[in-house]
Amino acid sequence: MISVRGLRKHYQVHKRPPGLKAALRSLVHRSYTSVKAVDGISFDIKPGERVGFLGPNGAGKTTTLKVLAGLLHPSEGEVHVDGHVPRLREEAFLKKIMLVMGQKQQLLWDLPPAETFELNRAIYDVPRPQYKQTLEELVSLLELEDLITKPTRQLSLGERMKCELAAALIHRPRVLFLDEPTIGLDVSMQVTMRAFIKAYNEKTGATLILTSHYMDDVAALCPRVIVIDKGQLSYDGTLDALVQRVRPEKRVVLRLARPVDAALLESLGRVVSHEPGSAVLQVQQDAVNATVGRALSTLPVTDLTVENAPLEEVMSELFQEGKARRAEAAREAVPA
Ligand SMILES: Nc1ncnc2c1ncn2[C@@H]1O[C@H](COP(=O)(O)OP(=O)(O)OP(=O)(O)O)[C@@H](O)[C@H]1O
Repeated sequence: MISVRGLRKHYQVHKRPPGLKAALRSLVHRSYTSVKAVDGISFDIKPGERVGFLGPNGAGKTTTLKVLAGLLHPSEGEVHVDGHVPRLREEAFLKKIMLVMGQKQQLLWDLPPAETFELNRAIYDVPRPQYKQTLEELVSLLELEDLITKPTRQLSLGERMKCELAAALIHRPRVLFLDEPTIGLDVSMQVTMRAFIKAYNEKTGATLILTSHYMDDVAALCPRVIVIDKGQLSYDGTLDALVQRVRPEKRVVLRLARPVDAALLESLGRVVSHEPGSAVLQVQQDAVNATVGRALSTLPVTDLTVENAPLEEVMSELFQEGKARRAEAAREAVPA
């Protein structure tokens, strides 16, 4: 469905020197520097997949999504989305895709969302009966009944995001690019959006690429993740395998009926946290059973769960690894 080969996107940025004199001179003699936002990435995505596109700030995620949606021309490389070259922006391509950006809105500010839906119906030439059916489904699933006739400017952020998503789906895109779709939403609205996005994918078989800094979005939606860092691919595989690679240790989470001695906990594993009524131990995977057995027999355990390390920690460790590798490469590049 999506194929990306050796994609590079370099931005030419005007270098603005400090100081008034230098700034004035730069109006005549402009100098440019190149920002390597995406620097040679390749991947394939099959129809119906849900893929998380992750990376630290400035990694190149939005740039890649914009290239895939045909909003930016690649500097180099080949990109295909369902047989189309996105930069050509053919009508058939535009009818198949949608890019939803949590930070930007497509709803018309002074009009109710219903008017934007109608406008999108006309733009995408959606047959009336299909439009009516899709709209009814969206209104019911996202609980939009009372919202779509209010002017957009009167909606809360969460209400607006639900309507944004509905507007994006009026033409039932086969490929959905979601750039931080839950940004700024409260926890319950995040859960609603995730459930809805997953249901849309399962019902329609649409392909989905999602960027988010909320790891709960990724854990709930994306069996596969692609990680980019400084414009380069640093991981492509299942989320489970990534966790296994970066943090193979498990966490034994204990609820305790009464306070216990720190030394007792330390004899069972590395103590990640310890409070009067609870404790978290980190242990090697092959030691989990033994640790659980000893915890149950030596501690006043009321509840016990075994978990992976939090995804935020896994990602942060992966990004730190990348940083350290780049620093090492830079040191080696400096002649002695
Ligand atoms: N229009 C532009 N002109 C110049 N540089 C740009 C432009 N857009 C993005 N960049 C730069 O390209 C790099 C990648 O930006 P991009 O927005 O793709 O990152 P991102 O991974 O989406 O980051 P974030 O998680 O912060 O949204 C950054 O260094 C950014 O400053």
